[in-house]
Amino acid sequence: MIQEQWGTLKQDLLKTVGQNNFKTWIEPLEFADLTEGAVTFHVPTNFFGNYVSQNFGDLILHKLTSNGQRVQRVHFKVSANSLDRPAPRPVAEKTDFVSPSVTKDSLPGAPLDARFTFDSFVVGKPNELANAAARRVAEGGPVTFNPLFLYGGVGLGKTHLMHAIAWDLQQRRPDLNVVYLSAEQFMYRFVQALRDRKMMDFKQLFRSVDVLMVDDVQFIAGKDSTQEEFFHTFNALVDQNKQIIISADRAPGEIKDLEDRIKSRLQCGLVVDLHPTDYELRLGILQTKVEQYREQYPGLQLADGVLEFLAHRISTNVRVLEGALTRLFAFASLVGREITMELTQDCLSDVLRASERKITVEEIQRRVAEHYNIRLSDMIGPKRVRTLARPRQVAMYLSKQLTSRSLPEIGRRFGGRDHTTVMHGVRRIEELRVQDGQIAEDLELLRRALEA
Ligand SMILES: Nc1ncnc2c1ncn2[C@@H]1O[C@H](COP(=O)(O)OP(=O)(O)OP(=O)(O)O)[C@@H](O)[C@H]1O
Repeated sequence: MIQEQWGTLKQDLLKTVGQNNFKTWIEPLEFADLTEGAVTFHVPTNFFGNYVSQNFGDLILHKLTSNGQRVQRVHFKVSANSLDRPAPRPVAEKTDFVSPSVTKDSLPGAPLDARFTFDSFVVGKPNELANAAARRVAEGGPVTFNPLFLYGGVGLGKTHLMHAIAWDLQQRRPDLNVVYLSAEQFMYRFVQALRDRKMMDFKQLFRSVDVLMVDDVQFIAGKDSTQEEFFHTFNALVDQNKQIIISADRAPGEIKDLEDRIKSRLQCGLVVDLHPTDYELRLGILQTKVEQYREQYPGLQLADGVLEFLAHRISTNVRVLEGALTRLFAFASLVGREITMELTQDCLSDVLRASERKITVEEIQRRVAEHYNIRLSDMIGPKRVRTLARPRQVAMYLSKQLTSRSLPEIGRRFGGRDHTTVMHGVRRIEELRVQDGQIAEDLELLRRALEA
């Protein structure tokens, strides 16, 4: 090709992707070369390349082939000289997120992380509601719930989702002023405005925002004047029907030292929590990350079972999970070895130790009692009817499997039973596990729930 044809094709793409997408993503592409069925375009940044590849790669390929080009792959490469050039404003990596109508310095937004998009957010049961709510807001349609309040423990994806909303809105509604910042930055801005006697400017600025996202709002608890100002900003925006998205580490009602009127305001919209990750979600996240690492470390071998092992053993937050995988890949590539189970255990021994969750016999008894719908007192009591004895044996078996307690110790926790009784119970369940599908399923369910 195709240099000349690329010009014509671009015009064709304009019709398909629309003016905004075209200006932002297609126009800056520079045709570099076409060899062996692979066409390469130069792009200003890696992020830009990834974005175009994910969102328009197939379309470009389709347009090229339907125009008679023998192309099977499309590559996007950062050209050496584009490093000197500033990337187009709206797509610059880690850019401040501002609308073209407001100058960069005037809006109070914080930088967005280019990796935090909906595409890279893995959805599972624990976060599906939060993800759906975030996507709804990102559509930029009429405000249906205000605010959207996302909460959950450390590293479960609150910031990721907020950035994803911002990136999406930027694409869909470039006309909107979208501002993302942490509650700490809000306070900093506020204190600065007070100090410089620019409160009017501060108020005006925040009231000119169309979508306001405030991360980690628990930070302003106990900080009276910041709370007060936040409350006014919040009300002013809600009154104008502007969308607000808030995150915190706990539900509004549980944030200590937050004024009641703010708590109740925060509860007015949709409150959604991100639950702790479960095994399937952790495995999904690891698999997605591995795909990315494969590009960074081509040729690195990963043994079967390693990801499953990590998903089982690291049950804390996703940040820890990601950190573990990064370390593992970096280490394996350094020593030039396959990532085996042994290497994983060596390399991550500290992380694995730290996240070892101690399951207690009492926890097992409680879960099992709930599962079979019997009273906890009956689980440890003397009655020997089958409806109680079987769950009791299941709980004994799980206690042996999942804790480091000895048989006599387990016996003591089951109402002072002898260790031979525990041994008998464990053996019985081992047999039933093979013969009885229902018991096998119960055990698997319970184990997962306990290890989650
Ligand atoms: N479902 C997910 N899919 C992919 N990556 C995820 C997911 N959840 C979290 N992460 C990743 O985990 C890391 C931590 O997420 P994030 O910073 O959004 O957590 P957070 O809930 O805001 O935590 P904190 O309370 O510490 O602010 C990020 O790198 C993020 O990309």
